[in-house]
Amino acid sequence: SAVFPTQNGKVAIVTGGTKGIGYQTVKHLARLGMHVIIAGNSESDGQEAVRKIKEETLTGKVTLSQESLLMSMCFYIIISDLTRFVFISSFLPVEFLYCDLASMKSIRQFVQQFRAKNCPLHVLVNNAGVMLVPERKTEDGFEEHFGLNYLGHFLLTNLLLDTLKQSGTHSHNARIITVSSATHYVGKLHLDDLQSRCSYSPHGAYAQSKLALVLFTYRLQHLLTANGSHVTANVVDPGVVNTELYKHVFWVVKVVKWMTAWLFFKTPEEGASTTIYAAISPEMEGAGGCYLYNEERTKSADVAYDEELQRVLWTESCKMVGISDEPVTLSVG
Ligand SMILES: NC(=O)c1ccc[n+]([C@@H]2O[C@H](COP(=O)([O-])OP(=O)(O)OC[C@H]3O[C@@H](n4cnc5c(N)ncnc54)[C@H](O)[C@@H]3O)[C@@H](O)[C@H]2O)c1
Repeated sequence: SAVFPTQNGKVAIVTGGTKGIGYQTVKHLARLGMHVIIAGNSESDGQEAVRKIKEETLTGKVTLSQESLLMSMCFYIIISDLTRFVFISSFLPVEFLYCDLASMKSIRQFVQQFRAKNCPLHVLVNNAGVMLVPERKTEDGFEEHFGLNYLGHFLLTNLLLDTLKQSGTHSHNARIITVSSATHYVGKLHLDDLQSRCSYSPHGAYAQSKLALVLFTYRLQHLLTANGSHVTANVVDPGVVNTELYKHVFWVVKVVKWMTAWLFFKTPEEGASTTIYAAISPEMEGAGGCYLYNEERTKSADVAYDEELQRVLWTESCKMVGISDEPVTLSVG
């Protein structure tokens, strides 16, 4: 995988960083020196992820030290690896902060807690998601895919926008990366029934939420550019990745997945590569409004480029989450 510059002094938030693609994203960014805040809805999973990242980072270094020991028997290397060992275990900058994306109240509390830290924000990764869940509602009464995958991230991003604007500079834009899916290509946005009340299909609801995220990213980039902000917004498709996201699929599919994963599925680490690329690669500096797959820009569904649809969805979303339609356009970054 690509080698990226160190990220000391930078701060990132990764939603759903406790498992799968998000976990690997957090691990990679933290190893490059970024201070990463995992936003998740399970305190125990969060603490476990933090512990594991520290441990795995440590193990990697110890293995290296054993190899070095065998190869050179050099005292200096032992000392320097030991120092690194102690340094990594105590200072690896990863932490967990509770945020249930299925609750607008929880998102607002998370942002308050984050703001209380008085730290900048250089990278926001909107990664968390659920797929093919049975028909059910979030705390605020939204259909779960739409409410959690899309509206949750819509609100979170808007509430963090001022901090992102203050943290980005002309040569180092703050970056918003949103994880969508190839499923968005078959998605339909039902403006008259965004909550799938007339007819519910788990596939349809998931695809709609992922299409909404693409429309959101393009509109957001449009507003950021109009505002002259040093913030970019891009959307990524991680590919087909072997994670727990598939826990709600039909059991036959689970069996087929189990048998063929090694052949057809990316590992979570591979699945995280495009997110990481969008978050820190020098090539993506200043580039916004892109749809990325396999670390390359590609075209999203045609309907996602419909500016009127982007605008209407944005306005409707502001009403649904209870924010003014103006924060992006009015405050200067
Ligand atoms: N796995 C794939 O093949 C695939 C393909 C395309 C897109 N994606 C997208 O990638 C993203 C990551 O998925 P993954 O495959 O790593 O799945 P995963 O199930 O391993 O991870 C999902 C993460 O979201 C978190 N999450 C779920 N509900 C939450 C809530 N209410 N509040 C906060 N966090 C919550 C989970 O705790 C977990 O950390 C998702 O947006 C998914 O739609 C995955």
